[in-house]
Amino acid sequence: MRLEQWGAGKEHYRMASEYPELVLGRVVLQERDLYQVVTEQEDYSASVSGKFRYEAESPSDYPAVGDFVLLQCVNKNDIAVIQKVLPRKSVFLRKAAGTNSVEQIVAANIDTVFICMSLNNDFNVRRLERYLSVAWNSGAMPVIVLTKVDLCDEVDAKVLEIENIAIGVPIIETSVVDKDGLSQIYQYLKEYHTVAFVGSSGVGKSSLINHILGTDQLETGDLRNDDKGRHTTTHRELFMISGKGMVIDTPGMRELGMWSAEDGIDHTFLDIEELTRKCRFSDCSHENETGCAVRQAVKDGLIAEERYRAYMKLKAENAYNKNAVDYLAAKKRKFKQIAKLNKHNYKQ
Ligand SMILES: Nc1nc2c(ncn2[C@@H]2O[C@H](COP(=O)(O)OP(=O)(O)OP(=O)(O)O)[C@@H](O)[C@H]2O)c(=O)[nH]1
Ligand SMILES: [Zn+2]
Repeated sequence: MRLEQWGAGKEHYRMASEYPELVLGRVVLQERDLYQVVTEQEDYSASVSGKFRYEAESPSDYPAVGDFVLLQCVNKNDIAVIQKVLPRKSVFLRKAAGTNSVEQIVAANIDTVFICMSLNNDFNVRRLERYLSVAWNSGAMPVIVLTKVDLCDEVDAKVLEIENIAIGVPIIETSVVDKDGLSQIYQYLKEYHTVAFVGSSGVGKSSLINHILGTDQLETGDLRNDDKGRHTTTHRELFMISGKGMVIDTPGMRELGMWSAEDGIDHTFLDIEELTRKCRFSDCSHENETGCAVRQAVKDGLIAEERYRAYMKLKAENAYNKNAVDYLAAKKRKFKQIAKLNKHNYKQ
């Protein structure tokens, strides 16, 4: 089953079966309004239907790379029409350009997200905290990948620093130069599963992706004199790793700046969140109220001042994004209900 290899599961087939006239597919590339969709039989270029456009309430209703969609196909060479986007297992969001709260989907249905940070210039624990929040919020499972071990003399100290803020998150140390830790990445690659790599420019995401794809499909920072091996396959943003699932690599996934991170706070700042329950006032802002357990812990040196500020900053930003996030949470609940319903039906 070709589409199964692309990650389609029972729930997708079940939902698709309700629309026998439509074809199930997965979006592997988006270029403005045009999508590339793989289906069981063919690959199609596709765009959304007029009805879809009319009914869409927000940019996040539109398809994105990684989405499972239902298509109306006529001829292989005609542009197919996307009629529906199936509920998402996970989503990475970004604020739409020029807006404060309207969010669009960067990529969907990612199972595992590798948060990459190099052990030399890029090392920044506060930034990692933000990435972690985004990951928890997306619904994908985070794995921290520390790159360029070969360029760092104090690996252990840095790993320790990260362990303190990334409670329960696996940490992998890698070097594509010495081929260190690469096999550990493979532990998280599984048939039918989709992974993605995020992190600042130059930390080595493309190098890692090329390694797992076993090719030079992506351009890395190296200058090359020949054109061989580059973009030789059809342009895609969702790649198949032979026998090991798929990887999504879009320009949007490579940036983090404007993503929201509401749910993630609880996980990344588990200890601080725990303390807030001990504040005297239930609506404590943790700024200068008397009886604030968080401020007290900072004063006592139990929580670093810097970490406290990172927590407050994230909280302030998230208050801003709350509407969009609530909307998404409602959608997630809906999907869970549908999934439950399907499970139930399936058993009968
Ligand atoms: N020493 C060392 N250099 C590395 C390692 N991994 C990647 N590099 C180098 O770092 C540079 C950037 O690597 P890329 O893989 O292009 O980084 P990227 O994260 O994909 O960057 P963007 O495409 O800008 O997002 C290249 O010159 C790589 O050769 C490593 O483990 N050790
Ligand atoms: Zn407080």
